[in-house]
Amino acid sequence: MISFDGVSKSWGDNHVLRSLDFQVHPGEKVSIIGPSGSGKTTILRILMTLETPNEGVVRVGGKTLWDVPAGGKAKETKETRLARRDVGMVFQSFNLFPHMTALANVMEAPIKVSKVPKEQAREEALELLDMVGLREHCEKKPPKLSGGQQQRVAIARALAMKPRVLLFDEPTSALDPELIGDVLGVIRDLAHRSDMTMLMVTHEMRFAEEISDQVVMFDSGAVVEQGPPAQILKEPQHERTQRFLRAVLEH
Ligand SMILES: Nc1ncnc2c1ncn2[C@@H]1O[C@H](COP(=O)(O)OP(=O)(O)OP(=O)(O)O)[C@@H](O)[C@H]1O
Repeated sequence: MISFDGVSKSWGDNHVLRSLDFQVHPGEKVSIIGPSGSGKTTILRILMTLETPNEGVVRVGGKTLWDVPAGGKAKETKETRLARRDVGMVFQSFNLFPHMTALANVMEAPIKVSKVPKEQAREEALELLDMVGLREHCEKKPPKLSGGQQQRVAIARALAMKPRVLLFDEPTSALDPELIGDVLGVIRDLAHRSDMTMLMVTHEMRFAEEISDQVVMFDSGAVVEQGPPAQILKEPQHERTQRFLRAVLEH
């Protein structure tokens, strides 16, 4: 469903991704773990076409999102735009439109981008807000909602575009501890019930263990090791993973 083949990304001398090879199968729930600055967010942003690779091929659902030859430049093609439609993302900092109600935030992209009729978009948005437990708050604007509620609206907004691939970038890292549980609950339900492919950058190791089919340990722009959560989190083979997990657990 997702493949990175020989993908590199640099900013000046900062080589963030180094000829990265990485695959996610359809329907898989994959958690990416690794130290700060290792390039995890960059992977998600390349999938969202918010960043371009310097080299390599990225495919989503069999379509080519990026195909950049060595020394070439990334070009957006028609296929890039088609592949991009299959991808949704939930950001660390919610990124809702503050002047619009929760309902309007969720309806916006289906109406503007997918040209869904307004009444249908409203019905679907209300169903999604119901699913994330916020139907009764649908007329509130983001400043009147808690961080956890805003993040649940952001999840509903991403789902409204019916993505085949949903990306989460540390979705609870901006939340107060008491608000984390509700957001993780919504993501857990999605992971268990939906056949969407889910890729999540997280520091919540217990959660990663609970919902993931695969955990990928990432460092310095490359995969260190990858496997089922029981293997990577309980019996990591690489010294780098062992050191990282020790540091996280001590924290
Ligand atoms: N737009 C940008 N311009 C320049 N450097 C960037 C840009 N975006 C990311 N970087 C650099 O790329 C490196 C990897 O960043 P990235 O956010 O992908 O790491 P990360 O593993 O997600 O880290 P964290 O866990 O702290 O979010 C960092 O050194 C960062 O400073």
